[in-house]
Amino acid sequence: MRCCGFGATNVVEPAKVDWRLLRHPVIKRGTPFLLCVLDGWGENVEDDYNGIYKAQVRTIRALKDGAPKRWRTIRAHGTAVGLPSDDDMGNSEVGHNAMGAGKIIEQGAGLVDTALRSEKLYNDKGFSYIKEAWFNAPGTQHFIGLISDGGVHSRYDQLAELMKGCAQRGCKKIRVHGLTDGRDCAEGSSIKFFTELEKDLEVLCKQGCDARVASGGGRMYVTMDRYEAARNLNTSNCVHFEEADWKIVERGWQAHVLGEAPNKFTNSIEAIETIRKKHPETNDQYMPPFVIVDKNGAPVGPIQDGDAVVIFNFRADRVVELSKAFEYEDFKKFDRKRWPKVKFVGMMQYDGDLKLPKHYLVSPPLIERVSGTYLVKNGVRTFACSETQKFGHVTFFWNGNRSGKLDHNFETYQEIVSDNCPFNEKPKMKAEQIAKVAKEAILSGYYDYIRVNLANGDMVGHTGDLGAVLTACATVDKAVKVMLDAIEKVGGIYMITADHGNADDMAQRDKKGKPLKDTEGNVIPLTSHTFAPVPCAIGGPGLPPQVEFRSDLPSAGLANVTATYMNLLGFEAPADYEPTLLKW
Ligand SMILES: O=C(O)[C@@H](CO)OP(=O)(O)O
Ligand SMILES: [Mn+2]
Ligand SMILES: [Mn+2]
Repeated sequence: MRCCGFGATNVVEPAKVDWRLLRHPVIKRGTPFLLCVLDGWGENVEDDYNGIYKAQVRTIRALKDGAPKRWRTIRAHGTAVGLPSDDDMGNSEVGHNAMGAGKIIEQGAGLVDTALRSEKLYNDKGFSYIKEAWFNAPGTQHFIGLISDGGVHSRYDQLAELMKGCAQRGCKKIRVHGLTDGRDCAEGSSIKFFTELEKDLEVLCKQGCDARVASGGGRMYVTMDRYEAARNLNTSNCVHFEEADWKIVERGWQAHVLGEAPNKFTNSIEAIETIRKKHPETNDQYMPPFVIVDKNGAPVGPIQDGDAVVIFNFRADRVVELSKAFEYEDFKKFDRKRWPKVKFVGMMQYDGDLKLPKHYLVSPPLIERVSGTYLVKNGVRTFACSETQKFGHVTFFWNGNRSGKLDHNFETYQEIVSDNCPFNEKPKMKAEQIAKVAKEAILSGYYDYIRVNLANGDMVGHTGDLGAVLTACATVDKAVKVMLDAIEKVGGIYMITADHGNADDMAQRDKKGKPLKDTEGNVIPLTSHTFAPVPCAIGGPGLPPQVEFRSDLPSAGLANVTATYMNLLGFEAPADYEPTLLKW
């Protein structure tokens, strides 16, 4: 079976690594250890719009109140997780990368910034490849991706810079296929971003480059599906992804490539405004696809043989499927109708194992010597589990963007298949099932290290539905209790932490922190991640009583978690990892 995944891997470890880990002086190796990541669970101001606080999560709350020296917060955004600045909120990719790797790695956003600033991007192979297309008709340069300043999957300023760079280097025709966001930025902000885009395109037109928006749609409904659902991986050495909601990608293909969508308009602002007015039930995340047409009703930018196509998202998970549709000759996920022969590149290589795409503009981050490799090489038996939406987080992202297992003899990966619906409709998601299999793994006595992610705080948080978030958080709390009870039973150790905030603030706010209200007086929901630090709690009967958090690392971040859990597993961490949070 072939290994497949979503993200750039292809990491060659340095030749001479001493993989042996020294034993920890006081924490015993072989004590069952639970590491539970609460996705989208920040420590934030306790008010009516903090879904975690409002949900009264008793078990998780008791970790803080019951053992203050074994509870602290850690930074989960900005430079602490390898993002360009502290104005960047955290996200799953960078958070899980940091926790798995024990180091702060410069991430995609920053690598693209540097490549643009230094102009290295324009001198590299990927750029030369697309440039070849421009000088023979039709030679259109297409850009597909998320239009916002979110900085999680993409950043509009990078696209603007890149389009300018193309025009300066001879590109005469640009078409943008833009996805509306509302998940990494305010719901309804698509108008603002597309207005900026249309203005920038106008400037390019004045400079002699025919530049227009050609199609679009909402990121959760058009193009940006993620994580083809994995089947059970116990017997294989691969994370094997088979099924996803390919309908989402197909809608994107029809709009971007074929120039077909039920909604046709003459510019993107008209498109977004009309769709939002006609379909008040829709929003930026779920906007139906649209195509821009000329005065004869013909699409202005279908993708043709001989064109060049750039996906300008730097984050991999939600563009792997579209990349496959462009790159694979043998492709059966949906009927492409037409498969144009184009020069196709990603902003980065999204999957290093699959070499997908073959051509890319910027090399992805190199994440080597991750904790998981050390641990399997020291005989640690690992069980990793989450539901589809976060399964790649505790495997692929955790392992430094490697899609296969690190060592099939020492690892079991189990995916619980997620529901396929907006998660405020089923806010319990699969937390109970994850807790159940984690409990079994703990009680089995076979595993040293049980690693899970509970998705609810994040996935339900993104819907902006505070009522559903309360159920989501209460469900997470119960699931944590089930796992902690199991740890208690076997005399184990636990660490509960999170990757970034989300459910901890469900209201957009003014500069003073006061919730913003719409014209009808309703609080405007916040659908994005927050900048809050995240909690980190340790404990369990197996933890020697003198072990607690040290106080000399007040601004520690997610990368410090790694040395900490390596200690809790009974080992000293590699010397160059970010320091442990523990004292003993
Ligand atoms: O849904 C996603 O793609 C991101 C937000 O854009 O969330 P997370 O980083 O938690 O996966
Ligand atoms: Mn997350
Ligand atoms: Mn999220």
